Amino acid sequence: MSAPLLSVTGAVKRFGGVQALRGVDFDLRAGEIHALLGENGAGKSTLMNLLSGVYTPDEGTIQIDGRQVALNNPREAQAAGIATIFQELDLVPTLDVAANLFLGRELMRPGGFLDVPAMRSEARKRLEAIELAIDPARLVADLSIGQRQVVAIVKALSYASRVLIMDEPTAALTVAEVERLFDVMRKLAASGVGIVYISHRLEEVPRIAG
Ligand SMILES: Nc1ncnc2c1ncn2[C@@H]1O[C@H](COP(=O)(O)OP(=O)(O)OP(=O)(O)O)[C@@H](O)[C@H]1O
Repeated sequence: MSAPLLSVTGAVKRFGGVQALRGVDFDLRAGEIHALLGENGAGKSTLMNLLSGVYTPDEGTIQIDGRQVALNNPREAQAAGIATIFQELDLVPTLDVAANLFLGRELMRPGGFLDVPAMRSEARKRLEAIELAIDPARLVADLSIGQRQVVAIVKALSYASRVLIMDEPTAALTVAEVERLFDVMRKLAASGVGIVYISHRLEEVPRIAG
């Protein structure tokens, strides 16, 4: 069998006298939705921060496709193909959906002008790829929380990421939005993305993590 997409081995993280992680091991395979469950204080955020390059482990290794990687900062995690959706979504509410998806990587026309039609058309394609009909010209401020979250996912995945880490993604969603999010997660997994789904809602796990 091929190496897991992501492999964490013996991860230890201490904060002064507090041992937040004591030897965490887990593998994530392509197409898998892996739930990380735990009570408040169990160490879920610490593990997520290790995988997103916010903290470095005191001990242990992280491998991508069987190769050890150092994730010294969020940029290195992104370069390694790990995208994280934090609870505070990384979107600018006063900009439209397309502008958010291309923030910092805008498509330009000759003469140094923004190519708004090209960005909107590409944004529409990416949203439709997960069967989400959101008008790319809408302001993020006018979207529901569930729609914003999907925009954040599409944005995160546009960096060629294959590992998606989601921190309590259902916390602020309605029941219908949770269903829609789970559909999106299943579609992404079917396309080969590996998802780490952090939650303390035990009842959700059998519905989404296999
Ligand atoms: N930056 C930090 N400095 C000191 N202690 C910390 C720090 N971050 C986490 N801890 C401690 O490490 C342990 C694990 O915390 P962590 O936030 O990872 O848990 P969690 O499972 O994510 O909980 P929650 O759902 O409440 O965020 C806790 O005892 C916490 O107090």
